[in-house]
Amino acid sequence: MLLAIDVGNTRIKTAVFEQNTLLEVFIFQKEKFSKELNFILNNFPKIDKITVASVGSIEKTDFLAFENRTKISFISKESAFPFSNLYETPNTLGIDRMVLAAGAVLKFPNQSRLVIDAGTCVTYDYIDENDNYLGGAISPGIRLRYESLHQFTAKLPLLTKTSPENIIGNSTNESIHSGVINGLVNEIDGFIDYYKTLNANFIIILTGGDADFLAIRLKNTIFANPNFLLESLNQTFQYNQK
Ligand SMILES: Nc1ncnc2c1ncn2[C@@H]1O[C@H](COP(=O)(O)OP(=O)(O)O)[C@@H](O)[C@H]1O
Ligand SMILES: CC(C)(COP(=O)(O)O)[C@@H](O)C(=O)NCCC(=O)O
Ligand SMILES: [K+]
Repeated sequence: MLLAIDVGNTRIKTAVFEQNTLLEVFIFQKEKFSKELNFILNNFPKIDKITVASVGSIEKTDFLAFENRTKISFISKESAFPFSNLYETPNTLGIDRMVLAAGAVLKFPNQSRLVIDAGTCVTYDYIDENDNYLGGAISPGIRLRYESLHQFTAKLPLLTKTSPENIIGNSTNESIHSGVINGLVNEIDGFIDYYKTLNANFIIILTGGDADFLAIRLKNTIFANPNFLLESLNQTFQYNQK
């Protein structure tokens, strides 16, 4: 039994896998890391392997206390990936983006794929039908947009994610909601329209903490899979065993 751990910049997402079957997902903040990991290992004593991808502030040393209970492997730049990396700065590419790209290639062979991960940041990753990873884009995520409008101005309030009623916001709050939500929705639809000009037949994977919220608001019909990074971690781990 495998525990996949995705350490993002906002939250830690984990999933228990028996081969390719996802049994349960646990999501928590970094502060609860040791407590939650103990809880999961006690509830699933059959977990004998942990695989980790971290772009956040959890390091190998945070796992020292668990090393006598299960085998722990970090996915890193040195791991095997099923694509050619054409990024000009491969050493600075986020490991989460590499795992997403690996999952997209393994799950959807012989076609081009766009992975959109709406987390702390929104990342776009494009892998063409010849399994070349080309790169994509990084933009601020929903929470980051609301926070930065508040933090870098004197007058704007900090609001929580809410569906805007209109494109034309008729109050400060409605203007902010329209700017953040309609702005991001248009950004995503705009990127998708661009990628369509490269290749009409490509698969789009939408994941991350805001995937469900965004999927229903897009012009393009996309099914969200919030667990895609966790599933990709499981697949990348298996790929590296071979
Ligand atoms: N319970 C939650 N706590 C924090 N963010 C959440 C929660 N539920 C949904 N979100 C949304 O998820 C986004 C963060 O996504 P997540 O996938 O957890 O990020 P990361 O992988 O960068 O840690 C935020 O923009 C926020 O709007
Ligand atoms: C862009 C990211 C911060 C996204 O992190 P996330 O939103 O998943 O927490 C992460 O993939 C990262 O640190 N990337 C390094 C820069 C790059 O990918 O080029
Ligand atoms: K992301």
